[in-house]
Amino acid sequence: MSTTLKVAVLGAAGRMGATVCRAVEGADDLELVARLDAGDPVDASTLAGADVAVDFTVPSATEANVHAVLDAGAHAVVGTTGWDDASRGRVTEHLGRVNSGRPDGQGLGVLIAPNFGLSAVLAMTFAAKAARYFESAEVIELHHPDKVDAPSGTARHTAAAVARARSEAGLTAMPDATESGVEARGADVDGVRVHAVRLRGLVAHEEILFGNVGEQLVIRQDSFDRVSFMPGVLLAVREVVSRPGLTVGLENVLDLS
Ligand SMILES: NC(=O)C1=CN([C@@H]2O[C@H](COP(=O)(O)OP(=O)(O)OC[C@H]3O[C@@H](n4cnc5c(N)ncnc54)[C@H](O)[C@@H]3O)[C@@H](O)[C@H]2O)C=CC1
Ligand SMILES: O=C(O)C1=N[C@H](C(=O)O)C[C@H](O)C1
Repeated sequence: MSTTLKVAVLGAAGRMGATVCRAVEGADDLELVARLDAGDPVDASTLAGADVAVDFTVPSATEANVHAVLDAGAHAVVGTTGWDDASRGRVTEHLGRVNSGRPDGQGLGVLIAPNFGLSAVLAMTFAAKAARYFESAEVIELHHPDKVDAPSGTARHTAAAVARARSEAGLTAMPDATESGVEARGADVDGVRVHAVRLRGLVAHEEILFGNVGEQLVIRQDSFDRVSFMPGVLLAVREVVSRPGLTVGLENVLDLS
């Protein structure tokens, strides 16, 4: 017997939120029950019986939204950027509290993904695999100029994965003789330099550059339209209800082995 999942969208008036509303409305197994945006309270009454709330809001609001969604007894799928170890830790702790009273396997889940696009998830996965073989690695992310945060969540996630793979392989710091103008070398994310471009006409793009003596590898992905994120968002909505606890990254849901 198939069941219909009820979905609420937070940030429903935004670029991503509006696209998610259309995608949910177009899916036979999902029902859009609430569209919330800035100024709307997030509680059991405004979530209107949603099984899953999808958050595409702003970095300054997303964590509070997730706690409110959990307090209302719903699962959460989060695409908003701005998460760090501390905020993820608080959500894990909250999930532990709400799930301790629930039967095994029926706990609430939160799935946070810096990027729901298949090309971006694959680019990050390939970059993590390549990282151990190269002396140098840098990340360039390119976005529309209305984006409020830099570097992008995707670039941070990518750089952290590259740094982790380098460290596990015993690689040390990358060669870099820069003495002056360090500010032109981009942000330092776990020792990996990340450069952010903001340009009218762009949507969301990322390049991961690897270098050795005499060779270079460039991994690039381009999201030309926000509909490209929708298969990943809908997959996350369907998966999160059977994944109690915190999941970070769509790569954990896709079969990438
Ligand atoms: N994970 C992914 O695949 C993707 C993530 N993003 C991220 O999603 C977030 C949203 O991006 P856009 O839609 O482009 O931004 P946007 O600025 O178009 O939309 C944000 C919306 O959130 C609303 N909002 C602000 N505070 C709120 C609150 N407290 N409660 C409810 N709504 C609130 C705003 O009024 C606005 O309508 C950003 O952090 C962006 O980086 C964007 C694209 C893909
Ligand atoms: O703001 C955006 O547009 C995007 N934000 C996410 C990020 O910061 O990584 C995902 C994607 O890059 C689009």
